[in-house]
Amino acid sequence: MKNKNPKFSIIVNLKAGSGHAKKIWPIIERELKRKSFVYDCFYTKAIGHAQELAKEIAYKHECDLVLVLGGDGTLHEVINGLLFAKQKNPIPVSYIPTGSGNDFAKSYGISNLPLEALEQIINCKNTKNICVGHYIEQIGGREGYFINNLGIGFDARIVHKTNSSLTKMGLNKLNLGQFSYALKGFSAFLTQNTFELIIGDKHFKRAYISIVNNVPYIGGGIKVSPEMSPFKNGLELFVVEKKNIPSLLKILRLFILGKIDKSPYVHRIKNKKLAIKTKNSQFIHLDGEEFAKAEVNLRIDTQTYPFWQLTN
Ligand SMILES: Nc1ncnc2c1ncn2[C@@H]1O[C@H](COP(=O)(O)OP(=O)(O)OP(=O)(O)O)[C@@H](O)[C@H]1O
Repeated sequence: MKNKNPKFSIIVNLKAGSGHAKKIWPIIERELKRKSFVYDCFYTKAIGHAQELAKEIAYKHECDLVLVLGGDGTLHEVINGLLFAKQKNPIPVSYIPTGSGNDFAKSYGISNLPLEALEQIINCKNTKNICVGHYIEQIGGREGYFINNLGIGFDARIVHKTNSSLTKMGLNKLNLGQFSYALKGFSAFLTQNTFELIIGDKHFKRAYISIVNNVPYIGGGIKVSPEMSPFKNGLELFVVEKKNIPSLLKILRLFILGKIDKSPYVHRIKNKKLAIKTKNSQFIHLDGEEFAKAEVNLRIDTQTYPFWQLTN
């Protein structure tokens, strides 16, 4: 670190990873004390609280670093809070992944061993800018940022089913979070219908999944956009159409195996700016957090935010 005695503001979601964070935080705190780091710690109390905390930290601007301990959802909220604060000199972010999916950490190259992730922060000497997706939803008038993905249709329905079920917590405790995703995937398959999707001048009449990716992974390590990276300024959108059930099943199999990029039946668009419209109400998620069930008209582009962490 440049500054020998940097001040940390730490945002901790003890609920992340179905309680995994609760086990990891005391280990990190002991290490911070042992190394005599100065820090303030803030515990999240509910959905949306991490965003509020991050905004307040940015407004006060009294620390050198915002350290996030939680999952993708917590990091998503913190980045939103920091970006909405519109700081002149943005406070860099560091991250110790303790969620169930940790897709951002995999994409950035952050160790999944908490003490190693802390070392990546302590040994870092320079900030690295990451690219994040920025959206404006014109019908509901909402705006925000995503670090990993924005999904419409089938996978957002899975998120809805997974997040609203007790199965996720139980299966996460058994380290079977991905199995929970697959289980809910099957149930979403039985209920998801096709929808009309307009992307720029392209019209998809029977869209089934549409995902905008900033990173390669989704759903806890399923590789969907191998060429994406948080260090590249750009997004990749893919659309799966349902022609018939056998072809859809083939595509979904490739999706689950992390080989969807091999399918010639998937439409891909790479760009820094995207315009996406749905013709009817659909489930939508941002970084695995439910956004809405609504008809949407989205304008998407990118922004950057500084990170303070070495990569693996
Ligand atoms: N005190 C709290 N009680 C209940 N929920 C909380 C609390 N603090 C934060 N949350 C919510 O917990 C949810 C899960 O957090 P997060 O996404 O970080 O962990 P995860 O779902 O286990 O990890 P991942 O997204 O990597 O799979 C988020 O929606 C967050 O807003």
